Amino acid sequence: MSKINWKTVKEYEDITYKKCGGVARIAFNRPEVRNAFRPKTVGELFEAFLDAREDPSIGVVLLSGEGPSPKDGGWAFCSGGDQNARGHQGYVDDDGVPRLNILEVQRLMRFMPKVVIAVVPGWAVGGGHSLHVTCDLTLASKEHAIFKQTDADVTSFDGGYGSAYLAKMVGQKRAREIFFLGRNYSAQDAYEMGMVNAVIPHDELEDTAYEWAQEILAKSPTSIKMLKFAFNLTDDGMVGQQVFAGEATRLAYMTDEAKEGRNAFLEKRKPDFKDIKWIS
Ligand SMILES: CC(C)(COP(=O)(O)OP(=O)(O)OC[C@H]1O[C@@H](n2cnc3c(N)ncnc32)[C@H](O)[C@@H]1OP(=O)(O)O)[C@@H](O)C(=O)NCCC(=O)NCCSC(=O)c1cc(O)c2ccccc2c1O
Repeated sequence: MSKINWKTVKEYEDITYKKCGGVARIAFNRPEVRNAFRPKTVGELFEAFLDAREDPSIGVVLLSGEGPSPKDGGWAFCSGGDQNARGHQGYVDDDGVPRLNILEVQRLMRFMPKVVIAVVPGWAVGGGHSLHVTCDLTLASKEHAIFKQTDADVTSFDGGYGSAYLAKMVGQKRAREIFFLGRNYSAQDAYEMGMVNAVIPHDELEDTAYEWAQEILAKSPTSIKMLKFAFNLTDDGMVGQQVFAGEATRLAYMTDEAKEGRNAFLEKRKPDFKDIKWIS
């Protein structure tokens, strides 16, 4: 029995969204289809991540999957795009618009100034595998987590964080093996490859993830944020530079010289920077 006193933020159809002690927990809630996502799921996911990003009391987000399946007791993090919702040009909802909007969620997770931890209680497959790769950290159930990349079975390809970034994590040969052969890998295999941070007994998974989050929350928020963006920077090109520089700008705004620049404009005078030291 978990000791965490999660409070539901909002009731959704396809996900659960809770918060406790500076931590947000977002979980896929379609266990009967191994937590596959349809556009509705992704829309809800995006909204919850946006809320977690904007909430100044939240520093860490756990992304997980509810379970077990009421049908057969199977556990899943996420099995990727719901193949029943897959239309001619993408995943389709009642509005008939074909979408690949899970990529927008990947970018939101990647660029938010908070740590996102994948908490993998079971299958992480296809687009679900790519999501765990995109997270900052991954904790996996010793008994039930299985990692598998089925893109090449279903004519799909995550050409960004799911694959190229995975190669930076586990090496080119391993990443190509994962994608080209589509085999099953246990939590221990994934740990040894370097794409999982820790293998945790299933019953302790959520509490351990919460403890990791609390350890992170005890650190300097600015350091954590700048470190995340620094780790991202070299892989994210100009966008990585923009995100990092945005936070540097925020720090600059806090200085006396920035306040002088703003005040001079508002007071319709020339800024006076002569007392500002050139620190090297
Ligand atoms: C995940 C599995 C390996 C689990 O196998 P297992 O034997 O344990 O369970 P079942 O196969 O019996 O599944 C139980 C139940 O769930 C249904 N289900 C499972 N996954 C899906 C799914 N993705 N979509 C729809 N339904 C699913 C399954 O049909 C069963 O239902 P019953 O009614 O029969 O009980 C195995 O299930 C499996 O291999 N699943 C499919 C995994 C998959 O291929 N996913 C899609 C990958 S593509 C993708 O997600 C994706 C990739 C990209 O590169 C993208 C790029 C850009 C945008 C989007 C992308 C994207 O979405």
